[in-house]
Amino acid sequence: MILRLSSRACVLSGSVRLKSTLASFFDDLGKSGIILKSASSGIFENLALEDWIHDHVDLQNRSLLLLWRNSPVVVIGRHQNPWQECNLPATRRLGIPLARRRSGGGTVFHDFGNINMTFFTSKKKYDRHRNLKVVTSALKALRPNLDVAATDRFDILLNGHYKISGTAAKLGRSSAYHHCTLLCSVDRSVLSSVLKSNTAEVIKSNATPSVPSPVKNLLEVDPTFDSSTIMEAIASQYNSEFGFDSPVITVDPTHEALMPGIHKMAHDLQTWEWIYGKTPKFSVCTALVVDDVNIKLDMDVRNGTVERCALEIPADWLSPEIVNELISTLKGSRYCPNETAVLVAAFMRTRSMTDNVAEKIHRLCEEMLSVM
Ligand SMILES: Nc1ncnc2c1ncn2[C@@H]1O[C@H](COP(=O)(O)OC(=O)CCCC[C@@H]2CCSS2)[C@@H](O)[C@H]1O
Repeated sequence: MILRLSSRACVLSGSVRLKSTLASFFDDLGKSGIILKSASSGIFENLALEDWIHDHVDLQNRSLLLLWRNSPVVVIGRHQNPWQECNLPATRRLGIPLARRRSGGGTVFHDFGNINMTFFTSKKKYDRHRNLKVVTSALKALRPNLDVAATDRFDILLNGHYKISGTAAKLGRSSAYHHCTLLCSVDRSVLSSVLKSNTAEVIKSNATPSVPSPVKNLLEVDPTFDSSTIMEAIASQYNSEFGFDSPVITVDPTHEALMPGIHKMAHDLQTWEWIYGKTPKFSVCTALVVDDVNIKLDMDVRNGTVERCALEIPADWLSPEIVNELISTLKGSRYCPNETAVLVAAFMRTRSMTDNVAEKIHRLCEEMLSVM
C-alpha cells in the first residue's frame, strides 16, 4: 500500500502489493481521529464506502470523518416511497439515478455543488449537535458574518430561514454514523423539479414523508466561496473540535483489495430489490381517462410488486374477460414502467383481439405507466 503524505493531505493507493486492508492500516496508524475523502463521485460506491467503514473499522477506539461528493442523484431515506418523494419520469428523462440509503429521514438531491459529510463514532460518542457545530464553526471561520445555525431537527439554516444542510443517521449495535449535506452551488431548478412527485396524491402509505424546506446555496450569498475550501475548513475544524491531528486521506472506494467485500456492497445498493423493492407497502388509487372513458385503477404494492390489482372499466368499452386477463398479467409483476410495458406487449401478442381492442389496451397501458 502506498501512502503519499504531505503536510495536510495524503493519498492511499494500492499500486504495490497490499499487505493490509484499510481497517488494519488505521490500526497501524494508531490515530484516534481520521479524516477521509472519497476519490469517487458515484453514489453507490460512496454509500458502500460508508457501509464498509461502519462494518469493518474499529469505531470503539476511534472517530472518523468522511467527506464526499456525488454526480447528480436523488437519495431517498431507508423507509421512503420513491413514487411519493420524487418525480421518477423526470429523473429518467434527465438520466439522474435514484439511490436508497441505509439511514432514515427524507429525500435530498445531490450534485457536485453539494458536500456530504459522514461522522462515524461509537454509539456512546454519537453527537449530532457537536458534528453540526463543526460545520457551522468551519463556515464562520471562513466568513465571520455568515448567519448559519443548526436547528432542533438538525438542519442547518442560513439567515434563519433557508436550509443549507439536512441530516440523517444510522445507529448500529455499538457504532453509529451521522451524515449530512451542505448546499454550496447545487442546481436548484433540477433539485426542485426532481423532488416534486407527479403521483404523491394517488399513493397511500405509511412511508416516512420528507419535510420540504426553502433551500439556498452558500455561493448564492457569497460567490467567493468554493467547495474545496469549505471541505478543507470542515476537516480542520473537525481536528480542532475533537483534538485530532489527521491529514485528509483520499481513499478510492472501488479498491476491493483495500476494502474486501466493498464491490458487493456497492452492487447490492444498485439492485431494483433494494431501491424500489424496499418501499414500505403502499396502495395506488387513481382515476384514468382513456378515450373520454373514466377508469378506476386500484392496486396494492408490496416489496415493489403488484399484490392486488383492480380495474373498473365500463363493460361496453372493454370486455370483462379481457380486463380480468389483463389484471392477472399485472399481478405479481414489479410496479415498474419497463416491466409493465413488456408484460402488456406480450399479453397483446399472445391473445387474439381486434385492432380496436389492441389500441384501447395500448392507450390504457400508457396511462398506467404514467403513474409508475
Ligand atoms: N442536498 C440537500 N441539502 C439540504 N437540503 C436539501 C437537499 N436536497 C433537498 N433538500 C431539501 O430538504 C428537504 C428534505 O428534508 P428532510 O429533512 O425530509 O430530509 C433530509 O434533509 C435528509 C438528509 C439526508 C442527508 C444524507 C447525507 C448523505 S446521503 S443523504 C427537501 O424536500 C428539500 O427541501
